[in-house]
Amino acid sequence: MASGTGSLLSSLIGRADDGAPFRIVAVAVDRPCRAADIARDHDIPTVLCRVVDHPDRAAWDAALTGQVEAFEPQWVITAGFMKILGPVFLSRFGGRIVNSHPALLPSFPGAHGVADALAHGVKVTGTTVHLVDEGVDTGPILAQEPVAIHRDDTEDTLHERIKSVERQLLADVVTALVTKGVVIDGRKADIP
Ligand SMILES: Nc1nc2c(c(=O)[nH]1)N[C@@H](CN(C=O)c1ccc(C(=O)N[C@@H](CCC(=O)O)C(=O)O)cc1)CN2
Ligand SMILES: NCC(=O)N[C@@H]1O[C@H](COP(=O)([O-])[O-])[C@@H](O)[C@H]1O
Repeated sequence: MASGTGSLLSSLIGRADDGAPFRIVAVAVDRPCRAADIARDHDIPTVLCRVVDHPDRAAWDAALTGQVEAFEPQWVITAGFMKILGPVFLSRFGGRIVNSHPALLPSFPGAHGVADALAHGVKVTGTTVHLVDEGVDTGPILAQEPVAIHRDDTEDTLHERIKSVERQLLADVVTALVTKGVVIDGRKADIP
């Protein structure tokens, strides 16, 4: 699932094309975006499910769930998907939704993790891959990598450096998940 420029999606497509043990069955977006164009360029089915096209958020949640479950995914990856998934989606796919966040959670959750880390003045940030739950970036953490912040960093330069790490880490975690699964013990999640 995506909302933006699709570089994380491209990394997953590349890994799959290189023989990784997973296939991208569809891409769902909440807005017209480059990620949807990338999916179409690779003949991957895409669905557009915009909040504004539904009477309320609950209706969008139900519609998105129906559109995604039609593809019967074993895992759902939110790769720059900028909407909070609702209770219907979570009940349908809970435990099988993986998100990549551009900060070292629990620090700087939400839609602006890169800007928030930069504004706070931390010297190190990074990326987190985690399971998605009903909270905002509160699900069990699967993997993290640090990224140093440079004195002259802007949000864009820092975010691009984080993305370069994310693109590899997310693909590595997805590969491990589809082959080994995950063991969850409370807040702890481990890939055996
Ligand atoms: N139930 C959950 N859904 C999602 C999670 C999650 O942890 N739990 N992670 C997000 C991805 N994400 C951070 O990694 C994130 C994306 C967007 C937002 C947010 O506040 N979105 C607003 C709208 C913002 C916009 O449209 O530009 C909203 O949903 O109203 C917070 C965190 C994926 N889904
Ligand atoms: N909180 C969610 C969030 O900020 N997600 C971030 O959006 C970017 C998508 O990049 P892309 O569109 O180039 O794949 C990624 O950095 C991802 O961590």
